[in-house]
Amino acid sequence: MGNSPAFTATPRSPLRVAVAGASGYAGGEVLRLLLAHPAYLDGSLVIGALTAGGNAGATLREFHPHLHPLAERVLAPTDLDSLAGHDVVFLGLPHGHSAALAAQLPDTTVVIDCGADFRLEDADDWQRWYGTDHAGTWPYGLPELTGKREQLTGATRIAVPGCYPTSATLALAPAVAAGIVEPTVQIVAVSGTSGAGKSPRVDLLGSEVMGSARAYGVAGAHRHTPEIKQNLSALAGTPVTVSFTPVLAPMPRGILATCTAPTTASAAEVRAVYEKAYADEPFVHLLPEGALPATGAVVGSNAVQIAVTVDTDAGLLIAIAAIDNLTKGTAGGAVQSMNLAVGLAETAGLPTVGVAP
Ligand SMILES: NC(=O)C1=CN([C@@H]2O[C@H](COP(=O)(O)OP(=O)(O)OC[C@H]3O[C@@H](n4cnc5c(N)ncnc54)[C@H](OP(=O)(O)O)[C@@H]3O)[C@@H](O)[C@H]2O)C=CC1
Ligand SMILES: CC(=O)N[C@@H](CCC(=O)OP(=O)(O)O)C(=O)O
Repeated sequence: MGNSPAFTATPRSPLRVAVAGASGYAGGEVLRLLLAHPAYLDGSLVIGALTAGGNAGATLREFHPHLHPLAERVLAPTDLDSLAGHDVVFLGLPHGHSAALAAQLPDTTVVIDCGADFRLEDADDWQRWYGTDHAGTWPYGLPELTGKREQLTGATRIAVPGCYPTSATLALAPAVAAGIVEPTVQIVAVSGTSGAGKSPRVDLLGSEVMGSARAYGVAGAHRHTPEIKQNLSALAGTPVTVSFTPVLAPMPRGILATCTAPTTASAAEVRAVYEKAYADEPFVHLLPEGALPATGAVVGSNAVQIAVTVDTDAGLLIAIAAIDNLTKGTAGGAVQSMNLAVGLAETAGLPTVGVAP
């Protein structure tokens, strides 16, 4: 593990926060959350540099007109000159850009990478799925996983999970950790189009997406498969086989992950395991028996809704999770991790109530 030293310095007040990739979806969502964060509202957190790639020089308004208080900010180039002098730097950049930037920033700067670069522990996995040299492994920004909250507290380098891995891992973690399912899981997860970022692509045109849902990256071809496998195998203490099928759905935000695994446990036994595991988790909403998650219920919220039951005829545990891919699936997880890293309340600035309809 290439974990960085613990954050030992007392953060300056006010805490200066920069967002690289501010014109993108992840960067924009980080900013939306920061603008309502109690530390921003009381002046103890200030929003410093906002950077972009080719769109440096434009104003934030062109990309995020909803972020009114920052709308006239001019986007700076993504380089050391722009990012130096901040206490916290969020990176919302395509994968492959984080290592070089982070290496130039002091160890005491809290760098929170929304990209994939530092999520995987196995260098061969990284090489296979991303095709470049492995940059290292940072503390993983999913505090709900066993041991991660402790690693994130005071961390100065944080790898935010992928959006599909957040939903599938939280759906299956209690069952896998308790050993009440066989280590063979199937995941079918429906995602909104913002999961793909804002770069123009023909297959993401409204005319291609509206009124249609389609699977992609099937049969182990999606790069989130090794990340989910890494998470679940660590919990199980044995390699877990993961079959993952992502599905693109005609909605801007949200992931609904339906996860199954063989079990001989009863629905009551399974529920007891989940209730115990998530009793004290502020962002995990375990739904009552019979209620089922919906992406529409968690839009803009850092909550994950989970339903768990057993299909006794099929001998399968069924766990279904709904998240907002941009909130709990990216920026919410990133801000939750920042809170832990700098000693703020973990829940600060993070809504648990969605926007509906
Ligand atoms: N969208 C999601 O749901 C999730 C995204 N992530 C990860 O977050 C990261 C950002 O994703 P997302 O916001 O969706 O992507 P977007 O395409 O929406 O935004 C990408 C951002 O990176 C900037 N950028 C692109 N190329 C460069 C470059 N060469 N140098 C500097 N800046 C550059 C863009 O600036 P410009 O406007 O100038 O091009 C833009 O600000 C990715 O690593 C993604 O995998 C993780 C979990 C979920
Ligand atoms: C709908 C859609 O296209 N989603 C993206 C997931 C985005 C994400 O989380 O990517 P990173 O792992 O790079 O952070 C995809 O399937 O590639």
